[in-house]
This record gives sequence, structure tokens and C-alpha cells, in this order.
Amino acid sequence: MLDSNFFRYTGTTLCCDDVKLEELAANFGTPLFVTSRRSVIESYKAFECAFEALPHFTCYSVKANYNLSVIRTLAELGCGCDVNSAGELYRALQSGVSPDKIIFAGVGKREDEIVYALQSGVLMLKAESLSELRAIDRIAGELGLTASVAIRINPNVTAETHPYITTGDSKEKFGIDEAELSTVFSLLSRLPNIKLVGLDMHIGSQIFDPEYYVAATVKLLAIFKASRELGFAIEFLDIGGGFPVTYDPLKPATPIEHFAEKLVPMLLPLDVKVIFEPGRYLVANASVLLTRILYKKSNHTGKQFFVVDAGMTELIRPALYQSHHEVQSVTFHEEEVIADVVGPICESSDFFARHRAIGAAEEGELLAVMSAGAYAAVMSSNYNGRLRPAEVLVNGSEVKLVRKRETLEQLVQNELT
Ligand SMILES: Cc1ncc(COP(=O)(O)O)c(C=O)c1O
Ligand SMILES: N[C@@H](CCCC[NH3+])C(=O)O
Repeated sequence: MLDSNFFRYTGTTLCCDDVKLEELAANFGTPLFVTSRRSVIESYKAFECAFEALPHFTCYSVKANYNLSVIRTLAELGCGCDVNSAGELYRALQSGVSPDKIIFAGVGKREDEIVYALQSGVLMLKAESLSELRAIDRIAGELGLTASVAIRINPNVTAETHPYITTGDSKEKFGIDEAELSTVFSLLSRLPNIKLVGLDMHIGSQIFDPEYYVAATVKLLAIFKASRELGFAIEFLDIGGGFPVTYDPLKPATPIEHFAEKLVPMLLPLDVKVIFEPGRYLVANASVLLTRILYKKSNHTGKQFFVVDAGMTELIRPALYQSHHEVQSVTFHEEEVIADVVGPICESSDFFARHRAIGAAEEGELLAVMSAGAYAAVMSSNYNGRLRPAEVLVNGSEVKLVRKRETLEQLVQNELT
């Protein structure tokens, strides 16, 4: 079981903070995302504490969990936001985040998104190509504005993680290739409506080894030096996100302090503001996906299945990245069985756990799929006609419904016949 201060058995029943998960299931139904507000706050404080020696600004990467209540929780602590679309910008603004604390990123921004970001007055837009720089310059000119821009560098560092979430390799679509940088700098001096304020990188997600950050930062610093020599007044160095969390107690994540130990001495001597964009680190272990066992069955080899009422439509990570999520029976059972925990979707990849020791729960009992705070609800879908689940936020003994369960009517409301 994951070591958590926020999801623990009280007696034989699993709780979030001071609230029994079985009460939440009874009141709000399943599948249900349950988030501990205190866990989000604790993770943010741990991150800030690790990097406190370094003047920096943390921008939560909203894509990890864009529920307004989560963004608002972090915003109230002074955290900014990294957003990747008009929708995420809208969510950040709706959550009360000041535009001058928002960074607008994304490898393929549409014109309307650039207009929205500029008119909102975001801290800066990140640019990922020469063409995008030209587009931002033109659009800013048409609006009579100057665009504050950071260029996202592709440092060509292949961080070890799942291949779908490594982003700093030059064969991936992200960032501007080193070979294009001299063209970028000469172009920038001819774009009157852009002010280059930052250099940025993001080498991927769930990265365990700080040395990848060191390698990429070395490259970023060389570019920083060159840009200053060219006369660009760079104010921000954005190191991105990617800091890891523990999903599997047998594979504990590298503590955040180890990243700080490497990065702070490299960045501290510079006269520049450092930005970090953690997503997963702040929220992954703050939520569980609560689900009910519908049926138990076995095959002729004795293999057992727990068929539950949540599926890959609520948490696609196991199907997409073969990710490990702990699964706990909400009522503690001394006895365990080896089973596959599978959902109701018509795909064989619709599973949460395979051949896993699970508390010997009965049909009708609840299971908690752990570490479901990042890239879970935000990646949910209506596939198989599924309704997106409800979400609740727990704060000690207080419970707040922060997203209603979708209805059948909402499922078809945008369709025209
Ligand atoms: C530009 C950018 N910043 C930050 C993040 C957050 O990453 P993580 O959730 O791994 O911290 C991402 C997602 O990988 C991203 O694309
Ligand atoms: N969706 C991925 C992370 C992607 C990070 C964004 N570039 C995951 O669940 O691990």
C-alpha cells in the first residue's frame, strides 16, 4: 500500500482525511474521484520547500488536473499556472488566477488562442517554432500589443520514462531544435511586436533521474549566455515540470530534494527568475478513483476477475502507458486474492491491475484506485457512452462536490438531428 497521510485505514475502513470513502460512495455514487485538498497543499509546500533557496516562481501545469477547485487551491497559495489551450486558460482565469501568473504553452496554438492569451495579458506565451513566432508577431501587431514570449528549446535530452511522455528528444515534436536557434535569434530582432523574455524547456514527465535535468539545463544555460551576448534581456528561465511521484511502493520516486540539490547550484548564480511547471508532483497522489465491484468471475484456469464500474474512460493510464496504480479494497480484508481488476469497456486494455493481490472483497464492495489525481479525470472520455464521473474535494471532515456527474441528457446535448 502507498504510504499516505491522506488516504489511510481508520480501523478497517479506508478514509480520505477524516471522511470514510464508503460514505462518499453512498452520497455521491461511483465511479467517483475523491481528492484531498490537504494533500495538494502539502505537495505544493514540499515543492516550495525543496527549492526555497532559489528565487523562483511555480506555475502548476493545469493539464494534470484542471478541476477549478484544484487550481483555486494552488492559486490561493500563490502558485501560477502553465496552460496549454484556450480551455485551460479559461479554467485558470475562472479559478481566480491572475493573468500575469499564467504561461501559455502548446506546440500548436490556433490563432484564436493566441488572440485570447494576448488579450488576457498572460505573463508570456511560449513559442515552439519559427512559424509560430511570426504568427505571434503578426497577431500582436494587429491587436496593437507587444507579446512577451519565451522560446521553448528542444535540448535533445532523452529522459528515461515511458516513451509517450518523453519530450526533450529532438525526434519529438516539442520545442525549437538547437540547429534553428541562430535563425530564431536573428528573426526575433526583426519582429517588432515580440519581446523575448524567457527561455524554456520541458523534457518529459515522471522522470526519476535528476541527471537528465542537469544535462538539459547545461544546454539551456549555454543558450541563455549566448542570448544575453546578443543583447536579449532574458528575465525567465523555465525548467518545465516532469518531477516524479510514487505509484508503486516498490518503485519509490526520487525525492524532490534530489532534483533541487542538482538544480539550485546551477541556477542560483544567475540573475534571472527561474520557473518550474510541476503538474503530476502536486496532484497525482491527492486523489483516488472510487469504484464498486459489480461482478466477480473466474476462468477455467482459476484466474479471477473483479469487474468494477469504473474503466479506462475514467483512468486511461494503465491502458495507454501500462502504468501501475495501487488498488485497495475500501474495507480492509486480511485475506487477499490474486485478480485482474477490469472495467466495463469493450476493450481488452480496459484494466486497472493485472494479476494483483487484492483484499478479498465481495461483489458490491468498493475498491480505491490510488494515485488518480494526475492525468486521470482530465483524460476521461465518453467512449462507450459513458458519463464522466463526479468529483469531490475533501478538506479534513468537510466534503464538497466539485464536479457533478454527467447526465444522459448532457451526453447528447450538442448533437443535432
Ligand atoms: C510544457 C509542460 N510543462 C509542464 C508539464 C507538467 O509535467 P508533469 O505533470 O510531469 O510535471 C507538462 C506535461 O508533461 C508540459 O507539457
Ligand atoms: N498523460 C501522461 C502525462 C503527459 C504529460 C504531459 N506532457 C500521464 O498520464 O502520465
